[in-house]
Amino acid sequence: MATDSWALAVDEQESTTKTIGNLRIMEAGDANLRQTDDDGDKSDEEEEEDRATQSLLNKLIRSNVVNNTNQVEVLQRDPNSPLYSVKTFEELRLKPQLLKGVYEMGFNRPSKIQENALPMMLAEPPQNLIAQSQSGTGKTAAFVLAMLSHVDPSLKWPQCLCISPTYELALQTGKVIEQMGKFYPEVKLAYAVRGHKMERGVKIKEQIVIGTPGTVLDWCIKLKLIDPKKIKVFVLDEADVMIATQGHQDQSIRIQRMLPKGCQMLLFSATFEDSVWKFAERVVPDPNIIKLKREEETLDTIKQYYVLCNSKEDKFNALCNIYGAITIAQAMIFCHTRKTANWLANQLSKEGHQVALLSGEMAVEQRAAVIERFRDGKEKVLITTNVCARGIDVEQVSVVINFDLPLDKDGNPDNETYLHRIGRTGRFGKRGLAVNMVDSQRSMEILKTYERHFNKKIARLDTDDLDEIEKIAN
Ligand SMILES: Nc1ncnc2c1ncn2[C@@H]1O[C@H](COP(=O)(O)OP(=O)(O)OP(=O)(O)O)[C@@H](O)[C@H]1O
Repeated sequence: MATDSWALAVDEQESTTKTIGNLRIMEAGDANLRQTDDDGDKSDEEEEEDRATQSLLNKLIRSNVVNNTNQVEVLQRDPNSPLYSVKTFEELRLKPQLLKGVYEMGFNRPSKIQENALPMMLAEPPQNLIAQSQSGTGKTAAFVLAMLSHVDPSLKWPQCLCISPTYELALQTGKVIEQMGKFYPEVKLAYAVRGHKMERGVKIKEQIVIGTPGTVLDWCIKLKLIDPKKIKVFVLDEADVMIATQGHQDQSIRIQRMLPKGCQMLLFSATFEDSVWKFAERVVPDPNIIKLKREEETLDTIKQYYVLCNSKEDKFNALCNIYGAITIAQAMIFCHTRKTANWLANQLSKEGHQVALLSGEMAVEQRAAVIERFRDGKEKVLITTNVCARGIDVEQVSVVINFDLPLDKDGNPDNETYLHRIGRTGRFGKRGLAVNMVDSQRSMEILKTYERHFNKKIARLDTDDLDEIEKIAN
């Protein structure tokens, strides 16, 4: 393997064995299969959970577009031009074969972000766009539709280029392109990912190329398979994940610089920290900007309690008492370390509970399967460390147990995680119950910090008093 290859930097994340169409791609290892640490005693924050894995997990477990009741914010490059938004796909005057593809995917109407993003992306002359909205709000579907609309199938060279942060994420987007383009078979897709061995100078005929930055650069510069000057639409997906990997930022900018002046630049991100913003502005000149704020989570409908314990055995007994006194349809239990999570899963299984364990050493597909089983109600208790559960919304869970209180990596209170574990957004506005296990002076102090921060009382619960526990369920 050449050491000068741009692709080296992304090897880590692209390494796996996969099949694309009839192409078999052999690779070094599997970034998703995590090594189990010797004692399994790392804290969840110590587990290196990369954003790409989280993002992939979210994609795998998602069944529907995420509803969001917030207003879309639109900042137009030309504030004098009228602001178009559409309520139906028909209004977009899509090619019939694409409209058919959209409906076949079960989309009845554009999602909130699509209402504004699609007219901008499909406008003539092409407009540049930076769009930010949380995962699951329909960004991928939107830019896929834009790419498919802009290609000219009679021209046999790459016209749309989409870069994704990892091999697996590129594959997921590729699937959406294949699904949406199902009735438009003249349009072909190539995957510029590690392992797709190509000979130098053999021009690619596919009109859409999706890949990771390193391989795309190799295909443009070293192997000269793509003529970047012929690209009409450039998409940079998951910008926040992209910049989390060293090297990707530079590679993306290098790709962008090779593109012709009139090329449409589109950038998408689920979050918008300053760093993402700075990067976006370098990649997308004169952008229109669309933002959709995340739905706020609240503790308003949550009854919060704490239980005083001395040890993990004590916590386990308290948990059993709670289970003995009230009917819990489904619960999520958070532990600080994998070791505790494993131990607790064993103990609860011995007591006859149907327990699912979500753990950092599982491959992302395994995790997705566990979450799906839990969602389907096949298991009633999901035990996990924080890292594994980040970003997972399980609507029907009404009871959350903090077997260990959430802490940041320095061992301090982590308000955001506390809120995310037990809070509910408007869309799941159901009532919930949260029980915090407190086992030291320090954890009591942390609990008090949460109480103060959210200005919501966390009441003491005596788990030896069954009558008292029964009352919390009402
Ligand atoms: N207009 C629509 N109507 C119904 N479902 C939709 C619509 N648009 C997208 N979806 C579906 O909603 C889910 C999320 O869409 P999509 O993957 O495009 O979101 P995203 O914002 O790109 O998320 P991520 O950032 O995780 O990639 C997918 O299952 C997709 O098929």
